Amino acid sequence: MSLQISETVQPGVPTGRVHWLVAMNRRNRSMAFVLLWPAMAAQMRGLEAVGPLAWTLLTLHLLLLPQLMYWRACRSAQPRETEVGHMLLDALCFGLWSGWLGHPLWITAATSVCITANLMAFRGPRGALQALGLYLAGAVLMTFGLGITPVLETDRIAALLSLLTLEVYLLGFAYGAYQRSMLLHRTRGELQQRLDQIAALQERLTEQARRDPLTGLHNRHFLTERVHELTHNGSGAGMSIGVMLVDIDHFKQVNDRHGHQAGDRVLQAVARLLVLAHEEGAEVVCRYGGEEFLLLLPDRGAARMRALAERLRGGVEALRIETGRDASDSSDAQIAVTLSIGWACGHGEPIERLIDRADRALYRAKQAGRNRVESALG
Ligand SMILES: Nc1nc2c(ncn2[C@@H]2O[C@H](COP(=O)(O)OP(=O)(O)OP(=O)(O)O)[C@@H](O)[C@H]2O)c(=O)[nH]1
Repeated sequence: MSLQISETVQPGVPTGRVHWLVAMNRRNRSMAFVLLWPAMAAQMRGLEAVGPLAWTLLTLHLLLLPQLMYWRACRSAQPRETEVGHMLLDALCFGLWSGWLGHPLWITAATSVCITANLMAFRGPRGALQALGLYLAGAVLMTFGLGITPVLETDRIAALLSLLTLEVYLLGFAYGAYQRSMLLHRTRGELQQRLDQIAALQERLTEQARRDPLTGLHNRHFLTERVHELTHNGSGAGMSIGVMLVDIDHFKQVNDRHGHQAGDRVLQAVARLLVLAHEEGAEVVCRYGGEEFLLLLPDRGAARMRALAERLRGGVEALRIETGRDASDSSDAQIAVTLSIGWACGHGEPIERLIDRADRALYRAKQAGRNRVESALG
């Protein structure tokens, strides 16, 4: 899906694609100028001062110039700017014609309205004023330069065709605006779809960055974020928090004996069990290190902390984890592991300090023979 939003191109590098403004002006000019030719010809018929030069110029201007302008704009590295230049040239030329023909009202009105409206649409009031200025300059130049007396009257056929030209031009112009707004509407829809996709992807990536890929638990990065939130945005202010550090005993031996993949299975099985602590209101259950996990819980008293730690320890002790190896050797088919847990809790105490105390409690649990729970209380 490609969105074409930019209208500018590198200078000197034609894109090969016709700019929408160029295409629209060509269509409008081709239709309107073809109608203007007989309108102006009808007006010129009655003028004595008009000779072959005027007929030739009229034909070249109305029938050939639009095609030359299109050809030039298509080859321009800045087609929009080139086309705006062409519109300003239109203004000057029709001003000259108006002056030459003696300012016939209908022709003057039709051409000046088309020219100024077009520039107003693409350059705003500044463009409209420029167009009007050039139109007037052309008209005044002809009137005073050639000493032409303004007649104002318009031949009836010329008036009718001028009106038709105005109508055709404005309808073509409005149709171009309609096509543009439809395109914009579609583009906005596609853009919104893209933005939604990017937002969803960003959310997925953020979530991935917070997860340990092996166990699916949150990782240490997430813990740091959560601790920062609790500490700095006040949501944890005055809160009693409990920290539990959980370590698998003799995990190196599991790897050595059963292989690294079996070790991974053990980590996953322990993680599945620890995640149940969310039901006890745990804020964070994360993989803290290799075979070490950390739980951040609201402190609901030492008795409940200890009970939860014991439940987790007992739960893991009861697990029989499939190694995924050949089941014929029953000693290798399943693994049983134990946990050592150290926990600490405190009211308004920095979480980093609680982690430190839980770590020391965990060390004591290891020292005391493993497969046990120790608290920082002693
Ligand atoms: N399979 C597997 N092993 C890991 C992973 N991360 C760390 N380990 C291993 O975990 C083991 C940790 O060993 P130690 O720090 O000596 O701890 P331990 O053997 O559990 O001994 P204690 O903690 O004192 O009971 C090392 O052998 C690491 O290679 C992992 O993602 N997968």
